[in-house]
Amino acid sequence: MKPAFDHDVRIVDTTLRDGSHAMAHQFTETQVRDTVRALDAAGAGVIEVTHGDGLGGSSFNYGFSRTDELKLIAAARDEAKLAKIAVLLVPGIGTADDLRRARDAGADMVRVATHCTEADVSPQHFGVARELGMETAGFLMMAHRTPPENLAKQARIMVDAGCQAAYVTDSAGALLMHEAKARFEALVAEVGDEAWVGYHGHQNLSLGVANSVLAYESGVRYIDGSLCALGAGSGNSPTEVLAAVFDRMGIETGLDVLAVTSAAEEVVRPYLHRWPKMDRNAIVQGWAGVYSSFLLHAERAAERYKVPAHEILRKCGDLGLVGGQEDMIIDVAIGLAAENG
Ligand SMILES: C[C@H](O)CC(=O)C(=O)O
Ligand SMILES: [Mn+2]
Repeated sequence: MKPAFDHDVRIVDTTLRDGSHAMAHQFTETQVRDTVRALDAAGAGVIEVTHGDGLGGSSFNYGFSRTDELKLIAAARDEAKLAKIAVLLVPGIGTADDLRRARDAGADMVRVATHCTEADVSPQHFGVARELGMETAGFLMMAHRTPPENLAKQARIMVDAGCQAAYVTDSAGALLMHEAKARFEALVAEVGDEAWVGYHGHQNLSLGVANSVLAYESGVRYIDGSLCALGAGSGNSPTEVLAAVFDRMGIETGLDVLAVTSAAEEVVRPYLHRWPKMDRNAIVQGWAGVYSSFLLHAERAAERYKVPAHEILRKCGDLGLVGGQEDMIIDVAIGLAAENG
């Protein structure tokens, strides 16, 4: 069943989850409390808080968190008066037990994320989430890698398993507008009677906000954003820009435009050590269709093996690497270093 919400569109803010990638997973409890308080006061309906790679992501492969994510989830729950707290779970990284612990810490919603052709690994987690009384959503990641009809079939698998909102997740920020629209329409046609359709964009080709408008016009009603665009690659569609654009369109998000711009400017911006931007590395990610979360891993490998990060990222695109293959970035860098002599 589709969960009810109070506005025309449900903006899900992922500053404290996708933003974790850009922060190299170093969020402090104070930063999380301050950000949740500001977002909640600005009218945010859903705030996602987890390691960037989801529950259980704190590891050698993905990068260790500075603060235990359960502590951050509990802190977020403590600060949010109205907003729901969401967590992300990638099956194989996070487990059903991680989800139970997140629920105990106060999470209201889980977004189960799989590669766009692997929705069949999600049903168990949707089942556990529904037993725990949580709201659910499903992320079909790297959505540019499969045609719209197939993406819709994958959404069907998730919805049949208990997913209440199936997302076109443009992990690489690679979808051009017509490509995004075709995917929105395919999912709305396939599952729109039973579930909401969502869109999660990255700004690598600067299309996150434009695609969000197209998403709304195509019937999508869950749209993701991050304050200051804080997210992997060149970041996500900025929540404060989404609030202003939808307000100009007469579409209610529940967000107060000035309050959300203040949250971005006065709460998040002071703690950023890097503001996500469309530099060469991020543009190559969008252009070559590379998982946005690879950015910092590629930059670290570039430093270590003295190969340009954009070359590493481009090669990752040529090889068709997907999320979970972060360890391959080192192999790619070593290979390029050998080729370059
Ligand atoms: C685990 C990923 O970071 C999920 C996501 O935000 C994306 O694929 O984009
Ligand atoms: Mn993302």
